[in-house]
Amino acid sequence: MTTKVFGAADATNLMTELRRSFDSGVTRGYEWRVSQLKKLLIICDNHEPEIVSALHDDLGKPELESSVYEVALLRNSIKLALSQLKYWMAPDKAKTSLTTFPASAEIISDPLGVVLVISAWNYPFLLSLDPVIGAISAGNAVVLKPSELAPASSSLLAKLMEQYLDPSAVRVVEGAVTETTLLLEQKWEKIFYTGSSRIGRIIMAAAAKHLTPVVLELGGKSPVLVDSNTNLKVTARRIIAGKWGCNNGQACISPDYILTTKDYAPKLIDAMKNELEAFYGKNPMESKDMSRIVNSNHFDRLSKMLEEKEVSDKIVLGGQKDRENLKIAPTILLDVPLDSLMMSEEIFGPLLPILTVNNLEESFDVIRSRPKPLAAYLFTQNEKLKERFANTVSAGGIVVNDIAVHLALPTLPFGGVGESGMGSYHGKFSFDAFSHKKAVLYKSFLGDSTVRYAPYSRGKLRLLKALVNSNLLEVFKVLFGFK
Ligand SMILES: NC(=O)c1ccc[n+]([C@@H]2O[C@H](COP(=O)([O-])OP(=O)(O)OC[C@H]3O[C@@H](n4cnc5c(N)ncnc54)[C@H](O)[C@@H]3O)[C@@H](O)[C@H]2O)c1
Repeated sequence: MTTKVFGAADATNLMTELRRSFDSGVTRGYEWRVSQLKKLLIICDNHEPEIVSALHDDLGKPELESSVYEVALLRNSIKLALSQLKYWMAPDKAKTSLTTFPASAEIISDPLGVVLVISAWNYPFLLSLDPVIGAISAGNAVVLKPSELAPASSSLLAKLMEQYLDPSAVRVVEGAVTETTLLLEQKWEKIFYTGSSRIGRIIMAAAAKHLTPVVLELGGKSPVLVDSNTNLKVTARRIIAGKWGCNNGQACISPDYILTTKDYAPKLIDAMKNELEAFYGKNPMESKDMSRIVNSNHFDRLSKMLEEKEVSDKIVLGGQKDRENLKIAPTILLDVPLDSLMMSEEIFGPLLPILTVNNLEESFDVIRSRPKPLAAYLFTQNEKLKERFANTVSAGGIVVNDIAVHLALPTLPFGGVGESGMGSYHGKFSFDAFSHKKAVLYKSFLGDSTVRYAPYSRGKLRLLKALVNSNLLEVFKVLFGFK
């Protein structure tokens, strides 16, 4: 339920109500989880035009991107959860050993309790509902706090969730810093946050007060290494689709900068110019197939990066800006200084610097010298290089010969490492992110050996050691009095 002015008492009451529901056991049942997931599916199936329209209002997002990268991906997540939930919920049998014999053991996926999901503005439906699918699948009560920077999406989410989902256990709180701060004062069983590393630190500090575990889905500067041994046309197209074709670069796994050799850079730039024109025409500022910049603050942030000394003269394509309509043309820059704003902060927009290196070895050094990114990309036909990149580059995820598509594969965990975040989700990983893996050991009253009971003796010590080490021969020897 959406509350008009959300105060401290509202936050406390919300927590009390949801905890009561969780404690009643309603959210634990398979039927409840399925019923809520089905309602989320109805939202996707029956309200796609409204979702597309809200995303257009907030970001000028093209219909194809909204329908495919937000609604269709969500539908997939829900359908997967519906088809797999019984298996995910089933306890996993665990092996037992001589130490506990006779016994059986299992791992139960226990719901955590009442959890909080705080999401970002750039993919406001996907990034809000995908974690909620995990929270519901795992049997939790959940509060969603969408981003205030995508207000049309936030209010539509609040309206639809209130209309369809069980209000005793699933709620949306709209708002900005004040509301989020009030929510963060409550004691949650998990906080799942998507957004910048700067705010991630605030979230983690608030969570620490209650020893609440967090998943932090953050961002970073995701590099793209382009080897000269590549399919140039396909490489250029996929980089463009992954940068400007994904919310105009306002995506967490967007290519942030390209690394390539000095010799190869001119070829790559030419190919990208040609393909950009094929994608968006001679005047990309008029293209309807690209999102706009979310708001004037972000527009000014990007302008500042572009106008910095020793950066503005490095533009090799684009650079046009229109503040009134919040548009910036796809812009490629060559060899901007490493200490520029553009190379120090996550770009999160339509600017793409290319850094040239003398050899590929140097690219590895550049990547290694920077905070660990959310994604790292490589374009090459060289098998040895692929293997080396995958095995030695530390990033949340790696894609060879494409951009961002790992996000669409629910068999892969999605999440960061180091500065790009902690924890992961998608598919079964979402269910696990919102479950506690509870260890359960069942013993009977049979076989009550006194070996671990006082009074202790050398014999008991020897036998216990043999049991703990699963040393059957030694057990045998002790039991039958051999030295
Ligand atoms: N890993 C991922 O899946 C993923 C996805 C999208 C975006 N991101 C990252 O998110 C960043 C962009 O998002 P953003 O941070 O601009 O989004 P944002 O400004 O929408 O903030 C995210 C959330 O934090 C809340 N928030 C803002 N300030 C706060 C404060 N002081 N205290 C408590 N809560 C606060 C907002 O209300 C919002 O719900 C980029 O770094 C991007 O890479 C990561």
